[in-house]
Amino acid sequence: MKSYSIQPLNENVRRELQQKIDYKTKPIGALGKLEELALQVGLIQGTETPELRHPHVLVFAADHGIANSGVSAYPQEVTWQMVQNFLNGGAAINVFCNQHQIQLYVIDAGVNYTFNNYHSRFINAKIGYGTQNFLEQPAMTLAQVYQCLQKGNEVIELISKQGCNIVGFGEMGIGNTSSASLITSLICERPIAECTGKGTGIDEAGLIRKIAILEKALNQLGKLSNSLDILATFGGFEIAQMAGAMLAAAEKKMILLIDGFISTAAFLIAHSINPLVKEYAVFCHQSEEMGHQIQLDYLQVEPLLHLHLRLGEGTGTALAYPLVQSAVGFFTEMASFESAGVSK
Ligand SMILES: Cc1cc2ncn([C@H]3O[C@H](COP(=O)(O)O)[C@@H](O)[C@H]3O)c2cc1C
Ligand SMILES: O=C(O)c1cccnc1
Repeated sequence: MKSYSIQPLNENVRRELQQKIDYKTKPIGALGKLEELALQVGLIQGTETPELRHPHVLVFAADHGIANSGVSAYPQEVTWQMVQNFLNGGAAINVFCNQHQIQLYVIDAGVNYTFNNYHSRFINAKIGYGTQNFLEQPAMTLAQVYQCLQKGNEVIELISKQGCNIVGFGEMGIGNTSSASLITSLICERPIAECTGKGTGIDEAGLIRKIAILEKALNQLGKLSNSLDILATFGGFEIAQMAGAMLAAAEKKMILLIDGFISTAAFLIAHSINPLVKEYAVFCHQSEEMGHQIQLDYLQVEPLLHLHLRLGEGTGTALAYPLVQSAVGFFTEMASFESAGVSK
């Protein structure tokens, strides 16, 4: 596997950055989490004059064999139909990206459909026509995991060439909350029932069925010792590509905007490969999907927004982006006590 050489944050500038924040015309600490965010961005970029350039959201899409076992409220074909919707500009993520001038790319990581689509925002990174059903066999091979990590890397190379230094990670894939639950249960070492929620909106009986299915999968294939095996056995092509892209983006010192439950499951894999990726990550919102809290507790992070979202697509990242802009804005533009002639 490619080794990821993620740099630790530039601690040499921490004192100056903190001082700059403290000298702004406000009581010490009064901008709360925005101050932490400004400090993080300053440390990532190693400068007192950070800038956000060419923001992107990447929506990785793929299908899941498990979708045919009754774990989702929607049929598998919704995945490809939503990909078309993204390309036609009709999804929630399109609206929020347009609102904030964020560039969107839709990546076919492994949708069960052939797109003959030459849309400029579409990237063909297809590994297969959906994963295997993990009730029968591992979702993918280790070779496919490595291919996925490489594809994630290539997407980051592409947006890096376009000058991007802040990227949101989103996904689309019917059945992928099941993968995310299994990954969370194994990495965070918590019972699968605590990591499993209603996804697209199954009812109580459906939830009980979903938990039983995931328990069965764990009993059959769940004796796994490392995160790449977890990814191969229970993951999805979109989750694996996201994990690779997250690591590659951190290597390039981009700011990583992490969305909800599925995006954070991919982050758990990336984090277990190289924990330094966390230094570059902003956790954008708290998802309604119950396992998300377990993931956030495990990573010891606090999300920015609590909007009761349970959508995915990267929507939380696009909604949080203006907060990162505000953090950078106050940090670079606000007057200091000295420059404004305000008494301390
Ligand atoms: C119309 C529609 C749009 C979506 N956009 C994101 N998801 C979200 O729901 C799916 C995961 O939930 P589950 O595991 O229950 O299938 C993913 O595709 C996720 O991105 C959607 C789901 C639907 C139905
Ligand atoms: O939090 C998420 O990412 C999520 C939750 C439910 C369904 N799809 C995505």
